[in-house]
Amino acid sequence: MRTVEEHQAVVAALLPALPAEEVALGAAHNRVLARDVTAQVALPGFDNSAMDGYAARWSEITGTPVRLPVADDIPAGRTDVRPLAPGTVQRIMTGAPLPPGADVVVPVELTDGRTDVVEIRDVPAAGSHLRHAGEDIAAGAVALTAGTPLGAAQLGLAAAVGARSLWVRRRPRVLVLSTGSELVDPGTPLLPGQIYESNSALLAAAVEDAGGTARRLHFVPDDVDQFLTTVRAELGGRGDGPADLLLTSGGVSAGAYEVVKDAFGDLGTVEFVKVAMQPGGPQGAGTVDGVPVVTLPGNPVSSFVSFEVFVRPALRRALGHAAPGRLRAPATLTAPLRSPAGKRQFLRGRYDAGQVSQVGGPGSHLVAHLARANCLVAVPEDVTELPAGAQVDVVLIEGALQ
Ligand SMILES: Nc1nc2c(c(=O)[nH]1)N[C@H]1C(S)=C(S)[C@@H](COP(=O)(O)OP(=O)(O)OC[C@H]3O[C@@H](n4cnc5c(N)ncnc54)[C@H](O)[C@@H]3O)O[C@H]1N2
Ligand code: MOO
Repeated sequence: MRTVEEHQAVVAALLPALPAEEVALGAAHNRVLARDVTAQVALPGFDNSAMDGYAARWSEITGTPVRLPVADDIPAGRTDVRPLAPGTVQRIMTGAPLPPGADVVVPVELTDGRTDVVEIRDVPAAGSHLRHAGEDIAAGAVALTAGTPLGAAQLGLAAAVGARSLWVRRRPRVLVLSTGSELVDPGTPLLPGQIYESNSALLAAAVEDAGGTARRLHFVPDDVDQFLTTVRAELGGRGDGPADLLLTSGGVSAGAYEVVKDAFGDLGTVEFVKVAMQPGGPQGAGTVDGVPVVTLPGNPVSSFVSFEVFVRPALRRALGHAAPGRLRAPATLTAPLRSPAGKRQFLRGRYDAGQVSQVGGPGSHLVAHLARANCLVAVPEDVTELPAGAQVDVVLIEGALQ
């Protein structure tokens, strides 16, 4: 039996780093930076005011109240600011360049607000309300390093330092194919013994969450020829280049109609193994016509957990994420739990403020319970029971954390 780490390494090895492409800033949201971004300008770019008020010399305003002529008016964006003449102030707005010679800004609230001669009624501390050139980042410094996920703050910084476009990793193109003769499209009436197909919705969303693009192929019954025909017709892509990964679900365990195992087993390029974990024991990985393939078990919770443990980190590593794993946290169990010997168990849990409660039992068909969970509770292979109050390691599913 393979360990979790061994199978993680096998899956990761299937997915090489994705090529980089240059995209407009707006298209880079939620992508992963492929090249460092160097600041073209310092931030702030020049000494400027943090308040609407008056730029002054601190030594000239200490004996309040004091009345000084307002020599100039400096809105933000003014490009011809003149030095501050002795014995004068200049009215200045937030973000406007500080006139040379000024060493304090008096907020308008501490004055009478006039524009010819202003009365300053209170003195702020020396040096107050100034923003200094380069205090946030220096020109020429690395603003964002390759591997950084590009969220709102990172895109804001990229624009602030002058970037119009960014080098990011191409999104992996992932095909998702479910198998099973019992499966029916949601919305269609069910006959006895049939169920609604749900894994492709689950896996496509998980792929998108991980940073990839997913194409759901219409699911196929447990028929080897139909399965292989569907797979081979799709692996080459639809004009956008070949898929980076094919994900299948179902048909990999020990039964009589294991379509994925039967079809790919004969090719000799996909290896089917048991991994020492629950759920997600039966796994397969390899290539078909040169395209990486990962075959996930069909139970919905098994598909989800297998994706989380094997596929998501591999996709994110290929995307260049500096930290491809989920956030993990130590948590205290609210109730005792049991776990099978020799297997790493990933129970579904709800984490809140350092405590975690199990959601539902260990059964890998419990998709309603999965949907209420916000974390996976990882129980090591050598642990068979834990009392309430024990410390466990939880894997936080960010999108579900609320
Ligand atoms: N004799 C044994 N039986 C089983 C073993 C075993 O080792 N020996 N392993 C069990 C484990 S663990 C798992 S997990 C499953 C994996 O089975 P398959 O990958 O072959 O999946 P299926 O048999 O096709 O389906 C399992 C289960 O999940 C439902 N399913 C499948 N696909 C979908 C889908 N797209 N949407 C919704 N639900 C789906 C399917 O109806 C079954 O209920 O095998 C155990 N058995
Ligand atoms: O290991 Mo299966 O993947 O539990 O139900």
